[in-house]
Amino acid sequence: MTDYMQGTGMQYHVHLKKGDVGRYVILPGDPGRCERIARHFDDGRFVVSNREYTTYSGYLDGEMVSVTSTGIGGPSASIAIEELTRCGADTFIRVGTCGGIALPVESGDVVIATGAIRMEGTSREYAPIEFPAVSDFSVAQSLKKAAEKLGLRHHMGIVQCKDAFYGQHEPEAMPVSYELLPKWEAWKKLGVLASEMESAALFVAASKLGVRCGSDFFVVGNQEREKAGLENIIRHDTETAVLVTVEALRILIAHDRSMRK
Ligand SMILES: O=P(O)(O)O[C@H]1O[C@H](CO)[C@@H](O)[C@H]1O
Ligand SMILES: O=c1cc[nH]c(=O)[nH]1
Repeated sequence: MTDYMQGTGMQYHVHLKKGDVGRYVILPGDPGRCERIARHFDDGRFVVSNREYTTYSGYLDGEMVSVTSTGIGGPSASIAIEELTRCGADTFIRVGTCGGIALPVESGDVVIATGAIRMEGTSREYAPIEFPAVSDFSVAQSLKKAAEKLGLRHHMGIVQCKDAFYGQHEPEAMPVSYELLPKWEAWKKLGVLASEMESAALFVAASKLGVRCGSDFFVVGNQEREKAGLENIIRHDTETAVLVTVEALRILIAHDRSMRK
């Protein structure tokens, strides 16, 4: 591949090189969330920011860890995981926001993905559609243990990924509503928990790269609860999902160390 960075060793989009990031990387969508996430690290420090990619690095239990934002959607998320892997990272947890689909999923809850519906474009450039977008089992298990330890209301299962936020929120206004609406009804019947935008691309890219990736989300609201006449208070503070993510990383770090012995 052409070296766009001309021998500097720096990755083209994230502007990082080997040594800048730890093996474990948290992936929020929003660059504005990186600084707050890095406050959970020991010696957390700003590394670099380019486009939608902002990175901080620090330590958790003596292990170097990082947080890099991915921006919105599969294309930029897949670039982040590709370039971070080239910098030496091999374990990723996406933490973001989602909108509930299943009625028991309420705003303020945490959703942990076991797999993702590939209704987006990026993962199709990685693998045929028959290939599943699944979370790494050890990452998903660590997220579950972390949510239990913190005593937080959580759900574990499938999330739906799409490329158009407004295709989820205003499907009837879309010229392809004939496609969007029946599929949404199918997701409901299949018990899909929530909708977000990056996990499918990240999980499939992680399979291609041979790295571990999982994801968890803070539920902002649930449009289906509103339609069913149930309470749906919109919430924006993502801190609980961040706490679950940081605790899951500690669990993974301890597990990986015990496996090395
Ligand atoms: O909060 P983040 O991580 O950005 O995640 C969700 O929020 C964005 C849409 O509002 C999409 O990126 C979606 O996946
Ligand atoms: O409803 C929502 C909320 C966050 N992110 C999404 O993709 N959808």
